[in-house]
Amino acid sequence: MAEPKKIIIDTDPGIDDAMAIFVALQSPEVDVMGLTTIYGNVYTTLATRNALHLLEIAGRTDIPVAEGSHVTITKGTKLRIADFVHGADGLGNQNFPPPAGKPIEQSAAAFLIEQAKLYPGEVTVVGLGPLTNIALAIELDPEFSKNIGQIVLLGGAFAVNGNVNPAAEANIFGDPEAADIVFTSGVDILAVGINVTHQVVLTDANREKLAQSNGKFAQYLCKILEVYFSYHCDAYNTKGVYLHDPTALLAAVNPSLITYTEGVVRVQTSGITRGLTLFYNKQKR
Ligand SMILES: O=c1[nH]cnc2c1ncn2[C@@H]1O[C@H](CO)[C@@H](O)[C@H]1O
Repeated sequence: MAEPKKIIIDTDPGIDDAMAIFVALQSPEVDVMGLTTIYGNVYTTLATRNALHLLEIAGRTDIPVAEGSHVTITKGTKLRIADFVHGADGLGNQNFPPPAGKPIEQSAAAFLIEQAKLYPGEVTVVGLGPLTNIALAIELDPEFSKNIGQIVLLGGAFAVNGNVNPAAEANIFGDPEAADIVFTSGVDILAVGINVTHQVVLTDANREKLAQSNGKFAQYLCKILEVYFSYHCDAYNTKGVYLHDPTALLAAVNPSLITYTEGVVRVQTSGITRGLTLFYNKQKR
């Protein structure tokens, strides 16, 4: 087999983030170099705590966690936190004990910059939350865009309605200015929007099967999924949940699972369509 792909997961755990992190840790195709944290599903401090906790659950405390930004790229502090989707603790209101581990001293952006410099062209960042940390890395280090191999991100609603409002998907809405910096950076980006992830559903029957499994993460995931299922039932009237973050993670593990359209993206940063992802298909001449 080819050498595993080096990935750093930028994450706001988050129930579907937890699933994605476990998928990554179970995939020999990728080598998880670190987790960087961001606000979104929870505030950044809690995201760091949850990232450390998930690595302890997985028995992978060898993987470093670098804490990310507490504010948007424009220093905004009025964050939209999706605790109504993931529970107050971000992990299905399970009251897990605090993790023993601590984040590293480096900030998320500094860690991203360092790893990209250490392995030029080899590191893939998988962005599962608002794109503040990645935009900060781009702004802080003019070489970062060249050094980073690829960015795979869960974000955007391409030619469909958003999930925050008709225009915007949650991760892009969380920091539209940062998202526009990322999309215009010239980095090779693979964006998985909710136009894709709304086609990837974990059904009630799937969860039943998971409950029967004695796989390493099955029981844990069944527990935390309870709250995620009840949110989807309330919001979408479905007995199933969207696998947003796991789908994006799988796109990094095995890009051939999904088909893509090539083009460029800009993000609307003002007005009622703030957070809208506008896609221009490169095929048009
Ligand atoms: O309605 C919603 N509002 C805010 N966040 C949401 C909603 N639905 C899902 N997510 C969360 O945002 C990302 C996908 O956009 C996922 O992390 C998902 O868990």
